[in-house]
Amino acid sequence: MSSLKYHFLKLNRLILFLALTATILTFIISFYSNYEVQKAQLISQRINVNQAYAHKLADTTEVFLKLSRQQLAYTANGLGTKMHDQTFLTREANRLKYQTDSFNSVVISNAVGVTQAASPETLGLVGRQLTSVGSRQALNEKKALISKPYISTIDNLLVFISTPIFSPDHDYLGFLGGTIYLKKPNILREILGEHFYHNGSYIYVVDNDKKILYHPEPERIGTIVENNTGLDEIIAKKEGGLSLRNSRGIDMLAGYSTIPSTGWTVVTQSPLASSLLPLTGIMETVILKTLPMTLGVFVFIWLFARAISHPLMQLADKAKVLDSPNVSEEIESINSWYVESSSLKKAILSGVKLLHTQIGQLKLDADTDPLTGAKNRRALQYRLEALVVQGTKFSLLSVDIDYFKKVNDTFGHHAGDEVLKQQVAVMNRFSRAQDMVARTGGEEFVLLLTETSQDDAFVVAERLREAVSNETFEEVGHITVSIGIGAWLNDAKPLKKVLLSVDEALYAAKANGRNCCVMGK
Ligand SMILES: Nc1nc2c(ncn2[C@@H]2O[C@H](COP(=O)(O)OP(=O)(O)OP(=O)(O)O)[C@@H](O)[C@H]2O)c(=O)[nH]1
Repeated sequence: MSSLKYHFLKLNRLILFLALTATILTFIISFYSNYEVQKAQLISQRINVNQAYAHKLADTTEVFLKLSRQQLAYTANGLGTKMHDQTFLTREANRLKYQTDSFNSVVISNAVGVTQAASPETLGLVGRQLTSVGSRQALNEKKALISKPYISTIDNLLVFISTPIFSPDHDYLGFLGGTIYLKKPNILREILGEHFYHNGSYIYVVDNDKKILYHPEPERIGTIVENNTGLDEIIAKKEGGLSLRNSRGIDMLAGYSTIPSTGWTVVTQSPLASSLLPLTGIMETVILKTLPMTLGVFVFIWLFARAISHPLMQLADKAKVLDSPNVSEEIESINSWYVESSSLKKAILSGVKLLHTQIGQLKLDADTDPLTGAKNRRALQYRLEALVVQGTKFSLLSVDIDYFKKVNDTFGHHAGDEVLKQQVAVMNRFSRAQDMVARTGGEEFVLLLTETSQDDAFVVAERLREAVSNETFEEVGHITVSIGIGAWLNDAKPLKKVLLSVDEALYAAKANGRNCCVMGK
């Protein structure tokens, strides 16, 4: 009993363990996948935002450059007939420098590279031969240009935007150029600097040689970017977004866009760590929202698993008391709602049926005389004791075949057996449902008549005796019986004495010459 209870508890714990493990695993998996999805979404969002910013800034810069070039072109157009007018040239240079604020300085050069006018005038360039990269390029190519960044003669990192000056007859007269000093306050810084974020995000501009043209840290302007894992892709693709590690080893989410007229690329990037900061809050919300559902799932799994084990536990309980009288009905009433438990129930039920059949057969065997099928002495004894306990009156006919030895000797033992069987058949004709025919010895029988007086029993005995003597027994022919009669009348006379008086009556019948009935005293 205790061992079964132990196993039962183990099953319960097993179910609890199963439910807990399944729930926790589901929770971890869903939390993890949620985390990954949210993270990927935040990264993609940040890259997209940076890409949009880079694109917008590249556009704005492109518009600025276009306007600057238009201003230069328009002014250059008006200079074609005025190259000899020093005052006019100086005024135009100053107008371009101070009216538009697009350039840090403006120069007007003649066709051989000698400065005709410059603004601000403090540069002291007028009358001097221009030798810088931008000037030489303008003189050589004689067309509108934006130079690569270079260091000027007066040690400024600059880009030079120039346009040629032609006479009305299309003779080349020189060029008009504006410079942007990259390391000093300039228009690019005004355009790009406004968009500096405060979460570690920043913008920089590089040319195709990875030279920095704009950076929020001025000391980096003019330097070449090294150890940046994404810059090659940025320069190659011109437009897009990606994750990269910058030259300082910080993981960044970058968007980039190229300025078409210069090939410079605007890169907008944000640290991965700060971009993922909202993840903590999001995941806290995910936990808060999924926890009640997870608990619900746990309770559901637990209850469901219990529902699965319940019929098994009930069947196990009933299997402990298979010999109890109503066990089949009780097993039948168990709700075995799924196939396996139903099969187990059927198996137990057929086991119970077999057991009961065998018990019944054994009981029958233990109570029955195997030769004649009549009850044996033991069964008779139980029945008599039960009647005494109940107080039910009864009479007994002790029937003994006369000279049976002779039957055996004359016709053989087998014929004798047949006579014994037929004798029981005759007696059964006198036995009612509540009566009993028993074989109490070799050729001795008892007919128990309940609720029957001794006188009535005597009448029955006489009829029986006559019936036997009239019966034809196969092979043997006719036999007779002697009968002793007694009765228990629910009085003071004990059963033992009744049995003794019946025996004595039979003995008397034998002594009287047999084939007769004698009442006991
Ligand atoms: N065929 C057969 N004979 C049995 C069986 N049991 C006992 N007998 C025989 O029954 C006979 C009983 O003989 P006895 O006790 O001398 O009685 P009887 O010959 O009937 O003589 P009385 O009772 O005095 O009339 C014996 O020969 C037993 O062997 C049995 O099961 N089958």
